[in-house]
Amino acid sequence: MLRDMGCRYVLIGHSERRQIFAESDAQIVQKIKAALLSGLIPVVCVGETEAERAQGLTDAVLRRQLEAVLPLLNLEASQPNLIIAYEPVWAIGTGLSASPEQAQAVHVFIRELAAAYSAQLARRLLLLYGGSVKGNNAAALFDQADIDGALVGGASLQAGEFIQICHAAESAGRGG
Ligand SMILES: O=C(CO)COP(=O)(O)O
Repeated sequence: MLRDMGCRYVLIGHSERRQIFAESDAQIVQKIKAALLSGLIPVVCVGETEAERAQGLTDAVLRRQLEAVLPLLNLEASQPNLIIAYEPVWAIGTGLSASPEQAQAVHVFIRELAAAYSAQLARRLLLLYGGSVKGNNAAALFDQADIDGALVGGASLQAGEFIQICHAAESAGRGG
């Protein structure tokens, strides 16, 4: 259905689905497989809650979420067949973005996890940051070497904000 409507990408594993609908890693894997079979590019969302970060569990949570997903990388292909979006749950819709350094540190961790499957795919894997990205913080986020783009929620509904984010992405040579 999504393909028929002209969609190319599909969000899978958004924290709202994981939390409100209790979607498990196993269900997320099934959805990713279905999307890939339909020719859609999955944008797989991962991220820790505020409590998990406070308990020092960020890496463990991300490792669990990603170890379910990364085996689905197509190791035969030269380009990754999926995109990962790091969305710390505490930053989504709160106005409190992760700092560029916090986000960069997690993105490096994600890339390292992916490198265990394929160094080449890990280098080419698009890693988006999501969580209160705005016109005034996008440029600093895109300055980080491993932040390849943004998953924008609320700010995408405000034309001026969204244009600023697009300009920041363009200046940083990111796809957006
Ligand atoms: O969850 C998000 C996008 O899926 C992020 O939303 P906000 O940019 O409003 O924090």
